[in-house]
Amino acid sequence: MTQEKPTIIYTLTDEAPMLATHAFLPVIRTFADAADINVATSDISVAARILAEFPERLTDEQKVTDNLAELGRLTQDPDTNIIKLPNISASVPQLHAAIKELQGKGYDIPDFPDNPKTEEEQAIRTRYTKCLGSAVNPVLREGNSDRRAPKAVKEYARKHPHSMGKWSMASRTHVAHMREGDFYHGEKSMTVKGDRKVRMELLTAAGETVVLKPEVSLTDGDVIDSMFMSKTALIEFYEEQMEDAYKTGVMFSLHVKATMMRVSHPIVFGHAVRTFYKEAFAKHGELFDELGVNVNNGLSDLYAKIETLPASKREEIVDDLHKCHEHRPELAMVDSARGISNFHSPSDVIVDASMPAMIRAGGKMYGADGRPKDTKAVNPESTFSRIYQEMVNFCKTNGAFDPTTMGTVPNVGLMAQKAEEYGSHDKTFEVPAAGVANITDNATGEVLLTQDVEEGDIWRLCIVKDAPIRDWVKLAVTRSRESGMPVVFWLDPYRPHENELIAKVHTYLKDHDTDGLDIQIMSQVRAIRYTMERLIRGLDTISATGNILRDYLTDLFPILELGTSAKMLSIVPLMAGGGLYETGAGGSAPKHVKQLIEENHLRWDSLGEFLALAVSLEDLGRKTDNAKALILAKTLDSATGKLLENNKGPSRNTGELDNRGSQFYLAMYWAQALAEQTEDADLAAKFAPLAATLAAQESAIVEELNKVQGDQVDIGGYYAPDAEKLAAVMRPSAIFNEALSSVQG
Ligand SMILES: NC(=O)C1=CN([C@@H]2O[C@H](COP(=O)(O)OP(=O)(O)OC[C@H]3O[C@@H](n4cnc5c(N)ncnc54)[C@H](OP(=O)(O)O)[C@@H]3O)[C@@H](O)[C@H]2O)C=CC1
Ligand SMILES: O=C(O)CCC(=O)C(=O)O
Ligand SMILES: [Mg+2]
Repeated sequence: MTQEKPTIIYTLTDEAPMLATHAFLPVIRTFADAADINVATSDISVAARILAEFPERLTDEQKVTDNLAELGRLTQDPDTNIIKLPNISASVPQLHAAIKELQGKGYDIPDFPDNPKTEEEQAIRTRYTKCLGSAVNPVLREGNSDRRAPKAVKEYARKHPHSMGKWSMASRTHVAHMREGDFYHGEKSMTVKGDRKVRMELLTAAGETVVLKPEVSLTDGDVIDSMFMSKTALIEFYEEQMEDAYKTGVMFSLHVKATMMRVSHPIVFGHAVRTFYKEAFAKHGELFDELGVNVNNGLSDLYAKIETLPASKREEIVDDLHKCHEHRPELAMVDSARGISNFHSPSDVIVDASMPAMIRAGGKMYGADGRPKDTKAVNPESTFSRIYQEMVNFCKTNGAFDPTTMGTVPNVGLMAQKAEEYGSHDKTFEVPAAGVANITDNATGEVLLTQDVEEGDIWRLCIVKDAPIRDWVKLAVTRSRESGMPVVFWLDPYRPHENELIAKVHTYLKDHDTDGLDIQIMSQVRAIRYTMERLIRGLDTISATGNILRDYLTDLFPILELGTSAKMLSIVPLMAGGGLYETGAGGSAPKHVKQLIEENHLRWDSLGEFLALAVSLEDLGRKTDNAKALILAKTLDSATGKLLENNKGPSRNTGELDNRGSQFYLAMYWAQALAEQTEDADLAAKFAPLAATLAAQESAIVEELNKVQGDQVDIGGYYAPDAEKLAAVMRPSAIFNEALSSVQG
């Protein structure tokens, strides 16, 4: 990636956003070219990341460079400007599927060793592990986050409210979380003095010393936490909750984030599955071990592994699993038509999206009969799940939120440099034996933090560096000043980690002029209560939160306010001076791909991209004194406003305007805005013909785009589709394509 010209790096990712990119890139390039801006692409799809791990097994033509590492380096360059689309954070079943697809395409990559037995297999697994879970975002997020609903988007939602389920006082839905033995209760925290190197070690009850992590570098002022979750307490909690749901006849659902918390949450998930089916596991446990069954990867792993057994044995196991259901509660379903439950795969139900979807639906999830039902929403970690219970209570008392009148809750998130729990994966361990878990200074042997742990507990070290905390406070003050909104720091003085942060927030607030600003610090439950009380009165409140709440709140409030987090502006001012522009705050909507393949309709909304691109152009224009780029940014924003005003977002229904149609309208409005502006006559002249052609051909183009819908399409793969087939599917309007290329030429 050479950068002679000012460059915007556009990431190529997976699933629905990647499909949309294939239609949108030619549009972007047509416009960017007019300001002499280069739009480079960087493929960081899970398929590309897998291939980049095994260059020695690929032919020269097949080799893929490690784009993610390169982008990671570029985050340290002040000129960097990256547009980052959502990508798959792969679960083990997804990794298997991607590997299989690539092998089928002639890439000689190895199988993923589920249970590595040799050193070679272990080495392969270690390489693949780099592609598991949330492997992209933490590398690129070298800044804190500023996520908000732009004014035009909020106004659109007020005028065209999405549907909201009804909440009733009689709803039996509630959130269940651990009350002891989880990370909240087993946490110790401190602010580090001086630079030091520490290790994580376990002194077992049997007198052995097991070094789990030999070296972690810490710098002066870092806040570190040693925290653990008790396996015994977790299993008891599940047992109680399953029993309670069964006795009271309420559905059971489990909400974790196994994709992001890629070490701890698969374990938390696996214990739920084993507890639910405990009789079947007691009976067949040994056989499951021999087969290498690992339900941390979901029940799908068990079903896949028992495939190799003789039919009679298989049936016996399936029968025994079914028998467990007789004395267990009904399970929430992911796909009731296909019998896929919440336990099938840990990446099917992801808490940041699943809890808001449930709350938006009036506290309902789908049961096995395809009907929406009240549910016991089990979120084992209490640290953050209490906010959901507070919101459930609030909705039961006040009814559903009203998108036509409610205020907005932007977020300033402490995210940079792998902040807090979201950076702890390489410092998270399933404790191999009971003992004392210590964070020990390598030079002096001083024990900084110590915990008593049991075998099977999950122990982790989380770090948040001082510079990001300082930057976070600054960003919160800046956003409050720019928006005129009050800021609440969601920090709980009773949680050791957050108590350390509170001290720093007080210190760093003194660096700023906060005169006239309303800045408060409240524990999570009080903060959400205060925010919701304001919200229903139409008042806006910025939430300044740590990394996990950043993730949760930027789905929660947008889904209630706007119907989706896809319409969020999601900016990451990189601490080194560059800009990372994320497109929306949600994921990659796998079910949208299914609809495209089956019916050639893509309901993915690229609004997040439109918003991100405008800010990216504006930033580039300012930094490189490129007046044309600034005009492109301004006109793109007005085109996006017009798109919303005229309701040209993608429809959910096949046969109606989809992603491609929406992009066409954006291009038309953008060209029109450029043709109409008077600041730059060249740009106006360049885009006037395109504006005229697109307007004249509007109905013909929309007709071309809509008439292809209804039938199956072949894009030549899921994880690594065929570029030509994709181009054909995503760019079906000859008139539109021709109009765009006439500008380029
Ligand atoms: N930044 C990132 O890279 C992120 C990546 N992910 C990854 O995405 C995948 C799916 O995650 P999941 O939690 O299911 O969340 P998604 O956000 O992909 O899906 C949840 C639902 O939100 C709606 N939605 C989200 N984005 C859009 C959009 N642009 N246009 C229209 N509707 C949208 C859709 O609902 P409906 O169709 O019913 O309207 C969708 O089914 C996982 O692999 C996850 O790890 C998740 C979050 C962020
Ligand atoms: O990286 C991921 O897996 C998800 C990130 C996410 O959900 C977010 O940042 O909102
Ligand atoms: Mg999220």
